[in-house]
Amino acid sequence: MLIGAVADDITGATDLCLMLSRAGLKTLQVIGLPVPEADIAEADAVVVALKSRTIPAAQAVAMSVQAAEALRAAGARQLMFKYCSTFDSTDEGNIGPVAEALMNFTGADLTIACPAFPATGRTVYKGHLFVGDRLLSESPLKDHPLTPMRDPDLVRVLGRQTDLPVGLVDIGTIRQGADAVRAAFDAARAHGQRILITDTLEEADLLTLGAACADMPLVTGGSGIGLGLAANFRDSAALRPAPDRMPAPEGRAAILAGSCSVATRGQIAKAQAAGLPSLAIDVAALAEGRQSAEAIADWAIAQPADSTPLIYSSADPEALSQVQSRLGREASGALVEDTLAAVAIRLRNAGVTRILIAGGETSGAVTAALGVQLLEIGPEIDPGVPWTRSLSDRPMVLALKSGNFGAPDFFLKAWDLLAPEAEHV
Ligand SMILES: Nc1ncnc2c1ncn2[C@@H]1O[C@H](COP(=O)(O)OP(=O)(O)OP(=O)(O)O)[C@@H](O)[C@H]1O
Ligand SMILES: O=C(O)[C@@H](O)C(=O)CO
Repeated sequence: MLIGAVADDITGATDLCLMLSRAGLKTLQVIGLPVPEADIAEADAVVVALKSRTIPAAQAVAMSVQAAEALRAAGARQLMFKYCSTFDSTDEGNIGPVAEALMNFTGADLTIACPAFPATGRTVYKGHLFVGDRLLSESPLKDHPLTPMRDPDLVRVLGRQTDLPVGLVDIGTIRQGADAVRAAFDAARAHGQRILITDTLEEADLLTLGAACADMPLVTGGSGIGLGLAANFRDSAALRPAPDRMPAPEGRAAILAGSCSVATRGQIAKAQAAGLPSLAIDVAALAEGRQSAEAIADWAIAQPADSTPLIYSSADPEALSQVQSRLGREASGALVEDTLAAVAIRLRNAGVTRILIAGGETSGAVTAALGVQLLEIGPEIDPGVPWTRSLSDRPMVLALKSGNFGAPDFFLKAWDLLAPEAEHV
């Protein structure tokens, strides 16, 4: 195994898997712990998806180290810690504490923190994170319900999460090439710095950084830096072209959306306008027993077999805050997650084999309910979102979409990348 990665959420893990797979590495995604070491031995890259972004830091550290131990035991040559391209975290963590613990685990004296993902508009300049053409602190992430990002200066943000001295490798150095970056690493070491935020404006910068980090035991960042790291293994892996279609078992299709992001709500509107049958989950009705997972699933099963029913709980911020103030944020979220998970089981039992899921928490709940543990990576639907295929006894294809990812026609075009099962070799 060339690269072993620990990711702090499930759709983020899929995002990194896609990056590594596109670079030619045979990549598998493991969902949760324990890591099935025997099943991953043949892969070039393995990404373990945890659900550790917003749990207490001590728990996130313990899970991350456990995953890293398993990856190391399975032979991983280099370890990576994957977090969100928008650096989603709080002053308590978990990026700082987990990075620190994994540095201790690997014996790394220095690592980088490189969240940038230029293909989705996440860039870093002079240590400041931009989302599209806005600073992080002026982007929708400033109002994230769990990890509001109100400081765009990542040296400062990370500095609040760890006692390790944090520094910066700026774009001027990166543009001078990998040797200059390595010299900057040495200078940082001499100043006692341990974690370096890295500027990045475009993919070429990720390749430079990747080359400079070839010998680092641990690299941290978003999926973007996976591109640079994978490129270092050009000579040691039998690189294979990224698949352009994913073989899917015969069966029906469905979409389950639990993300309330602007992107997901736009994708729902586009799908509805195109005529997809859709059903909204009414959280108050669920809480009062006037709506149920069984009835929702039965509605989907009653749709024409060749249609793609869309079930969504996604609501705009005002509707969401009304429900949350009535039922509680955690309770209403859990109710929606449990419902979508129960719907998924019923749909699977009725012959649905192709499911598109929107939202990281939602994807975690649904895959757990379906007992999905290991995913093979298929073609890219949009940056950061591939089709995946569950390697369990009951094969299914799943697309796990981060809330903010995907073009407006995502729910419509994704299906064109699936091929009949017979083509699977
Ligand atoms: N109508 C609703 N009322 C209350 N909670 C909801 C509602 N719809 C969704 N939720 C909850 O909001 C959360 C959405 O989180 P999720 O991670 O699935 O999406 P996201 O945050 O947009 O995606 P990502 O984490 O990939 O950025 C889930 O816990 C979900 O159950
Ligand atoms: O890095 C990203 O933006 C995504 O992979 C993610 O982690 C979203 O939650």
